[in-house]
Amino acid sequence: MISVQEAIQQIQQQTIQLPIIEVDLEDAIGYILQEEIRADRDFPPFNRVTMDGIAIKFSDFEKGVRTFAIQGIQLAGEPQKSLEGQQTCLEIMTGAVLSEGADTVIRYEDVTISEKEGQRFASISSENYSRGQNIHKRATDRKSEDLLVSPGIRISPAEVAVAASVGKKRLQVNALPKIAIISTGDELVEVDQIPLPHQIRKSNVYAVQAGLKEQFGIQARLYHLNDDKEVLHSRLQEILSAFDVLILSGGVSKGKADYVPEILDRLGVKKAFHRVKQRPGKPFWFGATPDQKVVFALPGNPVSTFLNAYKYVFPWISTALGQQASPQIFAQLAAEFTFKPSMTYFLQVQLKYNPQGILQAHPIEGKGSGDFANLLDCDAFVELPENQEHFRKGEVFSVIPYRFGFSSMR
Ligand SMILES: Nc1nc2c(c(=O)[nH]1)N[C@H]1C(S)=C(S)[C@@H](COP(=O)(O)OP(=O)(O)OC[C@H]3O[C@@H](n4cnc5c(N)ncnc54)[C@H](O)[C@@H]3O)O[C@H]1N2
Ligand code: MOO
Ligand SMILES: [Mg+2]
Repeated sequence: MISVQEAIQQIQQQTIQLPIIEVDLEDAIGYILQEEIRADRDFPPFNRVTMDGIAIKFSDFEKGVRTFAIQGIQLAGEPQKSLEGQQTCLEIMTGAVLSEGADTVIRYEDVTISEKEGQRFASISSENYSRGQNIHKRATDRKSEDLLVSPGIRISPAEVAVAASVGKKRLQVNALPKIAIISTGDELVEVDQIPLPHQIRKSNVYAVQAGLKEQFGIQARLYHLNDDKEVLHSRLQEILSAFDVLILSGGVSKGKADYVPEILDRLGVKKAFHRVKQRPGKPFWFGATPDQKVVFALPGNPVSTFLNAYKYVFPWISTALGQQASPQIFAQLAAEFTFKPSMTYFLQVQLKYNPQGILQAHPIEGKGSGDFANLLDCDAFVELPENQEHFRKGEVFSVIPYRFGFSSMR
């Protein structure tokens, strides 16, 4: 039996070739960017007016001028105009290019407009102005050619906005792996069926499928196989040939119908390890074929499948997609906890910020790895190391969040 650390290492060593493809900007959300996005012009590309009002020369104001002859209007979307003469101004709008010769914008709220003999004038009311106010100066955010987004970043709405502004209609990203999620077990029935007293509806595989969709935008296919060696052999052979990654649930422990490891072996999937020193999820089996088909065979108990998906499968997919490693999240244990066996314990917790802004993990242990309803009361697992038995209140441990809001932190 290997440790959690060794299991992570062996999994992360497993590579897979995913081609780089181009996606339309409108479809790019959630993909991992595989090119640099650079500024094609300065940000902002011109001295951009930030308030509707009048553009003046500040030197006029310094000389005591308070009333300016209005020379015209500079709208957003019009080529730059020029402010001519002394004691003059242009009415100017948010988003317009600051007129040549002007250096300061005074908002309409501080201006009174009057008219005399066909000439319009703008008088300013307050004296609290400064040179350059209400102007977003060219190149103060980013400079032309600056690197804006590096490869390996997951594309969020912010990256989409920036890509659009630099004219990237299409983006290079990693193709998503083709993933099959396979439930095994004679006791399982479909979601839309009424189970007999000895049956249950399958739930694990839907959770894993939803996690893949939420985290990577991957739409995995679901399969179900009964506990029958020949069926498992022939169907898994077909599925292996059609997919890059297989995620199985169930059939990996010591039971009389736990055939999965044996069948995978017969199919030429080379075992990297079977069983990890952890609870839940100990009977986890992992391996790959010589042609890099990767197989995660997760223990069937629902919390085991769930934990193993978040702890091992999703981080591996993230690496396979070339995603930059996200920072580890830590939380303080909000109550003491004891776990004696010499294995890593993934404690279920509710995450809350205390009034000091510290993330705290409140243990809600549940009734073992079959108690998947307990996942509803929690947000995360806290990883308690194997070489420790007593975990004090206030000690800090790494957490594996699965709730929206925590899970999508980078
Ligand atoms: N003698 C031993 N027995 C068991 C051991 C052990 O070390 N020695 N390990 C236990 C642990 S830990 C786990 S976890 C389970 C793992 O079992 P399997 O991977 O073989 O899974 P199954 O036997 O097929 O099912 C276990 C349990 O989970 C339910 N299940 C399975 N698939 C689904 C699904 N898709 N949706 C919902 N629920 C599912 C299944 O009905 C069983 O109740 O083995 C222990 N036994
Ligand atoms: O993973 Mo098992 O379900 O540790 O209990
Ligand atoms: Mg079993």
